Amino acid sequence: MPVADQPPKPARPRTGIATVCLSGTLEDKLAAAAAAGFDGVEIFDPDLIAAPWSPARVRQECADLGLTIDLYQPFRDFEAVPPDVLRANLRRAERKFDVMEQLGVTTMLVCSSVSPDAVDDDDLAAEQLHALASRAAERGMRIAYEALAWGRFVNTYQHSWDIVRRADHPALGLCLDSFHVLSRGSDPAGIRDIPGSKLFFLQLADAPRMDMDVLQWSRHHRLFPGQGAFDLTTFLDHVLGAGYDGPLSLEVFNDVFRQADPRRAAVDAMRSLLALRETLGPAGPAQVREPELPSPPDLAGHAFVELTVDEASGSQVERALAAMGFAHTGQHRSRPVQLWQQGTARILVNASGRGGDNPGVTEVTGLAVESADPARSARRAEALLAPELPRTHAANEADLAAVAAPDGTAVFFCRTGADDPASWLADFIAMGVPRGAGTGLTAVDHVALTQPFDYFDEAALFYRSVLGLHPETLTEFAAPFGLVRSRAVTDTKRQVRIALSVALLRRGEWAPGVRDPQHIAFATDDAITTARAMRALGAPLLEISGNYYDDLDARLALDPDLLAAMRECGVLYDRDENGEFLHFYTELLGSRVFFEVVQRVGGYAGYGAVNAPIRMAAHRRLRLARGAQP
Ligand SMILES: O=C(O)c1ccc(O)c(O)c1
Ligand SMILES: [Mg+2]
Repeated sequence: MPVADQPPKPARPRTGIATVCLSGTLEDKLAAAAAAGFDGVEIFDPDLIAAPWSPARVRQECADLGLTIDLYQPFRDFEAVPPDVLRANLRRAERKFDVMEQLGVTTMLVCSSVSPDAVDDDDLAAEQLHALASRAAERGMRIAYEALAWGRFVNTYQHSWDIVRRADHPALGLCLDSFHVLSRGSDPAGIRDIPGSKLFFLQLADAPRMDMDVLQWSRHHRLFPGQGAFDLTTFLDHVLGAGYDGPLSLEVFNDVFRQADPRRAAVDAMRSLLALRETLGPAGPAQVREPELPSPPDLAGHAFVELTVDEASGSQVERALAAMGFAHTGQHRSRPVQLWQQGTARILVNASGRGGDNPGVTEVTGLAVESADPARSARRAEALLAPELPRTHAANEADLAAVAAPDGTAVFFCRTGADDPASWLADFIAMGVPRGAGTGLTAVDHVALTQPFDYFDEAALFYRSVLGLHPETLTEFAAPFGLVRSRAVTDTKRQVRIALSVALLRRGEWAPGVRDPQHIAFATDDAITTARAMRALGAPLLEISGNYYDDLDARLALDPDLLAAMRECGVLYDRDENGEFLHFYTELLGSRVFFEVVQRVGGYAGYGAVNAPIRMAAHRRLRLARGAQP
């Protein structure tokens, strides 16, 4: 078919990022945005002022990087002022138009005034914005007016639209910023009634729900879409539904991102936009509906978890697994890796760890999920910019696709037992040992990974988007060595669960807790019976303080026999409106890993977070008893 006859390929909305999102100087920011694949940038005025490059040079550098400059921002405190202030403001604007001319950018963001000079007069604001837009139009430019959530008189999108409508100038339109709209609880549905041609620019930001001053919230806690609590899918649906056809541009002020490696933050940002575009429902315009990401295949549980140990910790881990009723069923054909199994719970013990001066390393280094289509899972991961790990398999071994999560954990996509390249079990030579009766463990319930402080939000979005999981509620609790935040992600059938946690503040010097602990939780149908069986086999179970059981009794008045059994076995308890949770832990095995056993009764879907401080205190007591330094 001749090219001219082909239906036009619908253009996807372009992607953009404000330079203020990223750490470094303008040079670092632009390089990072381009490397992550953004189409354009918003140049933040202070970033340009501090840059050694002239605006013309910035324009050239952007062009060389393949980036367009979509917005110059912000121009502050312009409207509704006395005549002398207006004169000064117009002069200031003309000088910025000079800069924009050299940059080759045509849209300037004017945010609503916070100035003590401003008065509460919409007609005056409209008249002065009209004057500004006329000056802009003379230079082939336009003004996008944004209501800051803390604007002195104008702080809702409805109010900014009302003024723009009154001003009635073709070079004056709106900039919508999801943070300002959603932080104030405004209903974004009204955006649909604004003509798309008047929506000059769109800035996207998420944020955690917080009850605090909106300016502080905005300047310190914004997040990339999907990392917070805002419903950006609905918001964006309304904006696109109104006919907006400009870029989807991220504007995120965040204390952690401001000091993170900008290349890494830009990839995180791009992943958030790709994942957001995927969530747009069939109501969205046709060009957005076309799938750009391979859909996430169904997951059927954890295939295996890989633990890396060294010479000092290896035998400790093996003894613990044996005493927990696991059987050492396989040995890898070419690598120093053992397979331990009970039910469908499979642990690979990889002896290639190197403790160096600190022997006793234990670390969760791999996480494998059962995917209905491992190849598609890998393609999706790649499309979401997950770093692919080199495949180091021998010719007769499974060719497992793997990507690296932000904390370095390898994520594998498998089809265990299938006649498929993604079946990995055949890589293990059967040990020929009879599988014992076990202790009642049926599967891996969840894997809990403490994240490095700087990567928590990135990791949650990574696991969620790459694996197609859903975020569960965010919990925070006071632990002995600081506040801990925890968020789990899971599939709709709750067969794959990954619990991520992080210290709420970067750890200080007084840091006696285990550094970034990790644990693997196994499921049982009867925690008490399993605990007794493990005890009998000599498993290193964690003892829990008697105070805990006195408090449980006081709070919940549990059946005395059950309480006595829990006290005897070190089993902890939680319940909610859906069901009950009984769980217990092992001691720490090596540097940072321990095991947990959980029994879910009814529809309990949590992780017993209320009991985490008890567990941490018990681990600490044990380490002190063994002579660890504080
Ligand atoms: O925090 C601010 O001042 C600020 C500036 C420009 C914006 O677009 C914005 O949303 C906030
Ligand atoms: Mg904004």
